[in-house]
Amino acid sequence: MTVNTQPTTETPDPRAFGLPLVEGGSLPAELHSLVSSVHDLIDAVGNTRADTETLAEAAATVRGLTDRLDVDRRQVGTMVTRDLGDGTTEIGTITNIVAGDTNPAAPRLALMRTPEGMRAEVTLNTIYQGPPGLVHGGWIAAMLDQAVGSVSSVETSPGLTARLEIDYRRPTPLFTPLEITSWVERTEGRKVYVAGRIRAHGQVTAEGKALMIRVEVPE
Ligand SMILES: CCCCCCCCCCCCCCCC(=O)SCCNC(=O)CCNC(=O)[C@H](O)C(C)(C)COP(=O)(O)OP(=O)(O)OC[C@H]1O[C@@H](n2cnc3c(N)ncnc32)[C@H](O)[C@@H]1OP(=O)(O)O
Repeated sequence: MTVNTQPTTETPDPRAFGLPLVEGGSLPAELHSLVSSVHDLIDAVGNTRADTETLAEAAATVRGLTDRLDVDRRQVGTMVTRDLGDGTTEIGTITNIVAGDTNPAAPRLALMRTPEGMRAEVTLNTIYQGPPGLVHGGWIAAMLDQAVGSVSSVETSPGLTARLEIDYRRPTPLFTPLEITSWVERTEGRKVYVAGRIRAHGQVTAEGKALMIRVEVPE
């Protein structure tokens, strides 16, 4: 249940801090397609048993592509707007490792707003593997950090994680739809106490509790 004891404050405009802000909807379809293709490439590279000639050829091709793309880089800290499915938007870094639109290593956790907080569904492949067939524990923490950070940001105002505690209840499987939920438990001034959960097949595999500290924005 969400119990906010402090009023929601407005999200600061990143441009006031010298950070570029990109409209999520303005990113070209070709960029989304490239990110998705490279995401698949990472998985293919991680699992290939191709012969050495194919590997050498692929390495040269990828190096060539890197040189072509790495000519005009975005500023570090570039932010992007993301639609939360209820008419509201959130702002996050464009290469965020969990949810970034342009990060091919991210599973692009698409958190949506619900009456209780936030919710996402994601299915992970071996890029995120820790134990055989299972999601890496650090990655579980990263997804929960994102989910609780996001709900705290959206329901109060942006902040940083000061403390994150994870209980791993059951192994979290790869290649299985995972449901991730997060909510605000209570707010005390700048301190926002948040929680989240991961479920597979309806069973809780991990739970997290965190303390977010809202960033103070100078007047
Ligand atoms: C510009 C536009 C932006 C838009 C932007 C949108 C972004 C929206 C993204 C959302 C999604 C991101 C999700 C990923 C979230 C991360 O990954 S954040 C990255 C990981 N975290 C960090 O790097 C934080 C590192 N730590 C720090 O920078 C500082 O310790 C903190 C957290 C800012 C706090 O420092 P501080 O502001 O000086 O505050 P401080 O006075 O120390 O503490 C405040 C209160 O919290 C308590 N506290 C602090 N730490 C702790 C602790 N570990 N345990 C217990 N209590 C604590 C203090 O005791 C104090 O309590 P009171 O005395 O007020 O009762």
